Amino acid sequence: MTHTNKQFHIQPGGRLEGRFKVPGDKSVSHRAIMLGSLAEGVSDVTGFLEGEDSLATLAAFRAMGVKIEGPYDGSVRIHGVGMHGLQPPPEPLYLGNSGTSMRLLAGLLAGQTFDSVLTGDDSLSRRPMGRVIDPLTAMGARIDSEAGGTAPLKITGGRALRGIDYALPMASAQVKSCVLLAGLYAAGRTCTTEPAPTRDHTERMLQGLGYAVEVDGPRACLDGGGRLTGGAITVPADISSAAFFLVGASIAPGSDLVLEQVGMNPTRTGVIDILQRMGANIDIANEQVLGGEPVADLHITAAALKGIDIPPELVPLAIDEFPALFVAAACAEGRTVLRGAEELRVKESDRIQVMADGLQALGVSAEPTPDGIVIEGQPQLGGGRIDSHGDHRIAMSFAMAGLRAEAGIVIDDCANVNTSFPEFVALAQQAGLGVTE
Ligand SMILES: O=C(O)C1=C[C@@H](OP(=O)(O)O)[C@@H](O)[C@H](O)C1
Ligand SMILES: C=C(OP(=O)(O)O)C(=O)O
Repeated sequence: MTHTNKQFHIQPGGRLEGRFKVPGDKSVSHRAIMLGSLAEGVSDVTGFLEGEDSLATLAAFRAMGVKIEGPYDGSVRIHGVGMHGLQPPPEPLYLGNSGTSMRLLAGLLAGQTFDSVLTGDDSLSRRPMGRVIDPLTAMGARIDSEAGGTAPLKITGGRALRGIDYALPMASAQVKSCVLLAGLYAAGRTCTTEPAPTRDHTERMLQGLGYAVEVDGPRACLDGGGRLTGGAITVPADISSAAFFLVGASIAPGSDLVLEQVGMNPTRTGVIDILQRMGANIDIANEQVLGGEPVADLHITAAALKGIDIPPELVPLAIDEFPALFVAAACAEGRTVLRGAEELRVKESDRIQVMADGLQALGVSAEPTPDGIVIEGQPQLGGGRIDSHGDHRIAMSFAMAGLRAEAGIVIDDCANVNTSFPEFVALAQQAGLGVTE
């Protein structure tokens, strides 16, 4: 990760046009490396996200002795080592900015015969890891953290794990996945029950590679001691990256944009539901299933958005898209209210506070609450200077705000856009956004 103050300079106005595919899904890319590495035989991944987060996962498995070819233009060939074939990493595994890497790996490594250490950047080192340490400890793992339950995590290998029946205290796919991955190595049955539906890519990919996972509503169960069989893994385009363009094309008059083959897993499509409730014009076409995940082309034209009360049940289904949705709310007529989204405070930044500060800098009335925000929309935004706090989604969201601003916007600390969407600036320019680095 670079620590230079990379800035985005956004010219005011413009519209978005064209037709393209955003890069591969970050969540699915992580899981492809993890499960492909543990499988027997070769897994060929296509559409892999070549962003810093998924590349950190790839590097971690290479460091544990897995032969991985690529990525070459989104293609990765993983020579799986089987459930018990990982080698001790010679050094701590550095996972950069990636919460998904750290929390899923904690579960997977708790079941190995060797010790390991997980480290990350300043942001990742502040994020709560107690949420994975607690259930893993209940399974018999030993994980030492910094006081307060933060990284570095020191994982002691060679522990006999026991299956667990775990009711998640928060709606988190990372915690669910962590427990299920540890469950692969545990004696007996491991079950998770989630308080609200969260992304189910782990369950789907385990099943796709031949591991039985029983899913019944909020409950997912598996028996330890099984095997994975390598195969083809197709990564859909990331709806979380598409979200910036869904919002940009909706708020910029005259926009007309098609995003191809976007992942439409129903646990991820909350952003489309919320935007449509606000009055967005999003047509869904060419629906198909690629590699066990639904995809579709999304056609967006500009619309006069209206503020809404966001239904709480949609929160986990749009969790990473709220920074972009707050920009849509700032450009909508009337008030938008979000509640039940306290998880936003423990992402790469405190996304409620950082978005409220940024919107206020553009002259918008945005009042943070403990678990959400209240935003009053206005016809035009001001220009100004935004601190993204090194959070990729904050940076890309405010870039789109420029489409409705009356003066330029300068966004600080944008290097981490490379964690999830390295092609963002090039694609945004191609679509018509006046952005320079
Ligand atoms: O499982 C995953 O791939 C992810 C789960 C979500 O985190 P939580 O589980 O903390 O909600 C999400 O915010 C993150 O970007 C990716
Ligand atoms: C929260 C995110 O990722 P992670 O938790 O993997 O850092 C994100 O990409 O918005």
